[in-house]
Amino acid sequence: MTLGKVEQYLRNEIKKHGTICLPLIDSENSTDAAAIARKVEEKGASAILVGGSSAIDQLELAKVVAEIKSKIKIPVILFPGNVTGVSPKADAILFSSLLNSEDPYFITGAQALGAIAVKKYGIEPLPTAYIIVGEGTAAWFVGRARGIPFHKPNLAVMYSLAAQYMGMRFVYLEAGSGASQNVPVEMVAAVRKQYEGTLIVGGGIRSPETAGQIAKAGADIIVIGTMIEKDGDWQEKFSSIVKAIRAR
Ligand SMILES: CC(C)=CCC/C(C)=C/CC/C(C)=C/CC/C(C)=C/COP(=O)(O)OP(=O)(O)O
Ligand SMILES: O=P(O)(O)OC[C@@H](O)CO
Ligand SMILES: [Mg+2]
Repeated sequence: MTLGKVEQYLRNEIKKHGTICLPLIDSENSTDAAAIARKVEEKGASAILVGGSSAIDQLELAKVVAEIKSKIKIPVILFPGNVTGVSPKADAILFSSLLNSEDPYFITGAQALGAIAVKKYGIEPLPTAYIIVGEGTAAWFVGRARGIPFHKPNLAVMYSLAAQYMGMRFVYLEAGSGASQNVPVEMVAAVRKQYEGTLIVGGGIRSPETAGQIAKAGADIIVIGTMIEKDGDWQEKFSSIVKAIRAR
């Protein structure tokens, strides 16, 4: 099997840097997505994620993707919260199944509905197990997740191994955007020990220290969203995060 261009690129970036950072731009919240994208690219982001758990405006999403793509060289990867998160001009999509949802719509339903458009537009699908940790966030609520308790790393290991055996080459451990508690380092380490694919970790990561610890525990990709959306002076901190995860 030959890997797609973006997946191969991500693997090379991870090989080169140890852990890489993918900033998340919410197509619903971002007033100047292209400018933010340019800044994070300059500061060492390897690709840009675009999406949101309540993103339903597909015209707005298409506009944001096009604007970002016109300003940067790194890939734009969709991070859909529903079928409305599929957009023609993106390079790739986290083609994710929310494994610990109680609603089959988020496990296979949205995927079936979105698949033909992904094929038609030629967007590279990245087969991703999306696993929500904890509760109370927008992704948890919208996705009807039965969140993995923070102090139960083995439950995350069970889902990650199942994901691997089902052929998913990415696992995304998600505490949820703006989460007050990030995915615990112990959980990341436990999953890393067993899961052989690319490990993505996100939600509530705001400091170089935390990002560094999660990288050291074995995350291949760290997602940073809220920090670049809300903090006015995020740029220096973002550079420190990239530096901290590369030094793992
Ligand atoms: C593959 C296709 C077509 C769809 C997948 C659909 C799935 C599995 C959705 C999972 C459930 C879900 C709602 C995920 C949300 C993912 C996401 C983009 C989270 C980002 O969080 P924000 O939406 O930015 O949170 P805030 O609203 O708090 O900013
Ligand atoms: O916004 P934050 O808390 O950085 O989370 C990013 C991402 O994991 C959300 O899906
Ligand atoms: Mg958001």
